[in-house]
Amino acid sequence: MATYTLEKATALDAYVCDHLLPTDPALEAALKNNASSNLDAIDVAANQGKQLYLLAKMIKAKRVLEVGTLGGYSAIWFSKAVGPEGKVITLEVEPEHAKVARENISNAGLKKVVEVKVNPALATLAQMQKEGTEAFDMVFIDADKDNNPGYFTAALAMSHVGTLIVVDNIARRGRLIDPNSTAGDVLGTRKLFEMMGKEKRVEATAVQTVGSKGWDGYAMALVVE
Ligand SMILES: C[S@@+](CC[C@H](N)C(=O)[O-])C[C@H]1O[C@@H](n2cnc3c(N)ncnc32)[C@H](O)[C@@H]1O
Repeated sequence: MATYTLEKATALDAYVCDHLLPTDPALEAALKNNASSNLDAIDVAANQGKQLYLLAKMIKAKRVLEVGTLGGYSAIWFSKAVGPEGKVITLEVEPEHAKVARENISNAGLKKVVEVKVNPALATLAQMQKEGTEAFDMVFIDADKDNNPGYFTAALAMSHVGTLIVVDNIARRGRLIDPNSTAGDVLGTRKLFEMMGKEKRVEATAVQTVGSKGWDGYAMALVVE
């Protein structure tokens, strides 16, 4: 059997994209602007962006909450799913990332659909709950992994039956199950799994992936009560 290498996985991702992802000027312009603004290329891969878009479409999401904006690449995918009458609220701590994201969102003509809120996400989430923000149909958690438990709790609090919660980067390149790890991202993600496993209001699973972004994976939870 062929052995996995990042090079081969990247080539396979390119094959998938060539066949299944038509060119999208807004998304390509966003990635270009991210690179020229020196943002790390830690946005979701294009085929994962399409998967998130499809998931949002499947559940007919009209309101999406994202934790972790970077340059707005995944937020633009979500905006395509919710349509011009929908809403994507995305949370970012770094003003420079938010600035680039707003440029990309504006260039894509999506200023009415996507709102970027700048502050540590836990604080923004607490504020949104205090304000009684309307529930979201889908939540995508993709920020600092140490805070995954707090993000999951807030996501649940702003959910309704049928809300889909997706948490990115759960495999930590296998470190998730390293018994010697005391790293905050690993502990935060393990705590998330404990919470998801015990939480009666959700049905959840996780899938590990390989691809252009290496050994990765995501968890997903459907709110059922
Ligand atoms: C993996 S990137 C997000 C990628 C984006 N979802 C995409 O696919 O285009 C993670 C982002 O989370 C932001 N972040 C990290 N800690 C945060 C916090 N405490 N609150 C809000 N954002 C945070 C980082 O600055 C970074 O821009």
